[in-house]
Amino acid sequence: MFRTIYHLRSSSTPKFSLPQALRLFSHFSISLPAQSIHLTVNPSPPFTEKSSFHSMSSISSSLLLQKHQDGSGDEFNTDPKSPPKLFVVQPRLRPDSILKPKLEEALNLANSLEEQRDGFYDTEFLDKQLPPHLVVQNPAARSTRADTFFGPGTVDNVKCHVNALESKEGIDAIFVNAILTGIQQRNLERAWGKPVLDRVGLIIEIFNAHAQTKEAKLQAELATLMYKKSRLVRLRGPGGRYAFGVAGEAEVVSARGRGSGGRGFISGAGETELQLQRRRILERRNQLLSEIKEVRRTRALQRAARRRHGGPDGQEIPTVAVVGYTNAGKSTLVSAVSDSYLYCDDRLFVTVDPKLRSVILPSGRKVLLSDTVGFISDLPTQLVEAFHATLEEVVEADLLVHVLDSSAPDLKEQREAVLQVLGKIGVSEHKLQNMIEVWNKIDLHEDFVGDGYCNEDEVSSWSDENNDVTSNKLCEEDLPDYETNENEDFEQSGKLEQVIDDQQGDYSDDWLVSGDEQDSWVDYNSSSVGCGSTEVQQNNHSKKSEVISSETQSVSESATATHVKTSALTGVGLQELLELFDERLKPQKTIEKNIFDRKWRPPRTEDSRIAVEQ
Ligand SMILES: Nc1nc2c(ncn2[C@@H]2O[C@H](COP(=O)(O)OP(=O)(O)OP(=O)(O)O)[C@@H](O)[C@H]2O)c(=O)[nH]1
Ligand SMILES: [Mg+2]
Repeated sequence: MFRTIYHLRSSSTPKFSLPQALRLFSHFSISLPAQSIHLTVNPSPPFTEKSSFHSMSSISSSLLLQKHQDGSGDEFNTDPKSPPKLFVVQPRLRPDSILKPKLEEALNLANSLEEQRDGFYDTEFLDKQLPPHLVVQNPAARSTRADTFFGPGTVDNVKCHVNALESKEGIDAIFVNAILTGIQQRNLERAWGKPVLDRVGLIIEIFNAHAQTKEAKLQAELATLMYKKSRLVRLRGPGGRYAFGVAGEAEVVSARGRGSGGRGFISGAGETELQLQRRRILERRNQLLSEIKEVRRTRALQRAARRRHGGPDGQEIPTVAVVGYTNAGKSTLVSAVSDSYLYCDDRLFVTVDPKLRSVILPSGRKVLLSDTVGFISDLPTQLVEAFHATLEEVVEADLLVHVLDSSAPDLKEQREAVLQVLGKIGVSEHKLQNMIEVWNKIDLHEDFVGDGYCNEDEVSSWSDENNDVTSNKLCEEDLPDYETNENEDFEQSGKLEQVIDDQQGDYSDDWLVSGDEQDSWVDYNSSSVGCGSTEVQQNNHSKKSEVISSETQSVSESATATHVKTSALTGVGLQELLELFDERLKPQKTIEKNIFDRKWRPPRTEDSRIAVEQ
């Protein structure tokens, strides 16, 4: 059923009567004292469409009000059969070897936004057509437009492509693979006439869509709320009035004025809309936090029970947490070694709900493997904080296993991103040093022989083979060759960009895709080879057969952690991995027992200490 979605904005026409306005507000679950409202509502054509995906309403600023404050009342169709169609806008990165994996990741993220039905996704990920996309000028950090992120030329050009796409098959939203401020998001939505998701927003949406258990759902909602809260902006609308909300879509002026209410029994009366929105978000946040606290308590009790009498003779069962970049093969690995089934897929963030599987090690000892949520570069802090309860399993684990996708072109970055998150969540230095690295997917290496894995020299040589990226160029050779200012740009651009264009002055007319390229882009359904998404799709899907990344060498050189090379799909290296678990867990257990079981004794003298050591 199509429902008209009203886009509230600070425009002056048409004006709704007070009763109409109040009815609308009650529809949005926002209660305001009648005499305090002056509301203008403008049903805006671009936002009167039905989106095919409900949860976008929770993030996209223009659509926020369609979702009730308590998280209920989704306006959109939740049919997993029609996941949202996103148009991907990728700010350009240089060189290609950095741009290519970032774009591939962006396209995979866009395609991963899909809900499950009966525990499965409706479409095969590899059968999915890659979303239409465009590589655009990356605004130099120094001159990044505070208001729209991109320059006006880029904004106009994206709009042209959006219009072209719209007439072809329609799109639901635009995904900008960068971190936008609330104001930038709002302005881009107005300019493009479509909901805009930034990187953080899309990742949070994917978490919401993939969460299955109560715990994961609570945490994903908490992340959404924290994200929303960071997007609340106060804006001066036309005529100097204050606008409210995430994007200032509706203008409400309190009769009591700002700061006059919100206390005691009249709490709420006279609050500005911004205060009201904040208060509602905070109320829901507190409620979620208390529910999550309960989840944490239960988890802690379960952990303690496992420790106390998990084993056959009442010995504790150690836990091994499997961590890594999303899509590295964690779930496949846990399934393979535990001889059980965990959902594995090429989508990103398939695992959002942590799972435990027991494994018998070669020594006969039982351990629990914890498959947990994957990480990503620029992981939103809102997510890390919200998923505290889940990530606690990682912090508390006896041993960490870091699974790396050795075929990833940006392997080094992925490795660093994971180490960063581990540090952020409070994993001890000792555990990081004791961590085992698993270089997974070695079967994708062309030297892979099937019954074994390559030696160290071979791993180093992977890099040279893969240095030639010309076959996968993203048609940017015609693009203007701007000078770069690596360090500054990297620091200031949300760390998404390692090397970005440093074009000073007006970049508004620079369109990163040449005329020919634009043609092939618009015709993204055609099989023409060029800069279009067809080519990227081929690249992406043939990624598995490509040679191993140029980053492998640097990882192998810099890796201090003990590593095992595995193919979770073929089973290579898994026995060695289990033997390593045995080796790592034995001494650790002894040490911990000595520490915790030690009874208090009076301080020893120097002589007695020597005697004990002897
Ligand atoms: N060729 C090859 N593919 C693998 C291997 N291990 C996993 N895969 C594939 O990689 C994709 C991702 O695997 P998952 O196990 O879902 O990865 P994950 O790390 O759990 O990913 P998330 O839960 O989404 O973070 C799947 O399509 C797997 O079939 C491997 O050793 N070799
Ligand atoms: Mg997984």
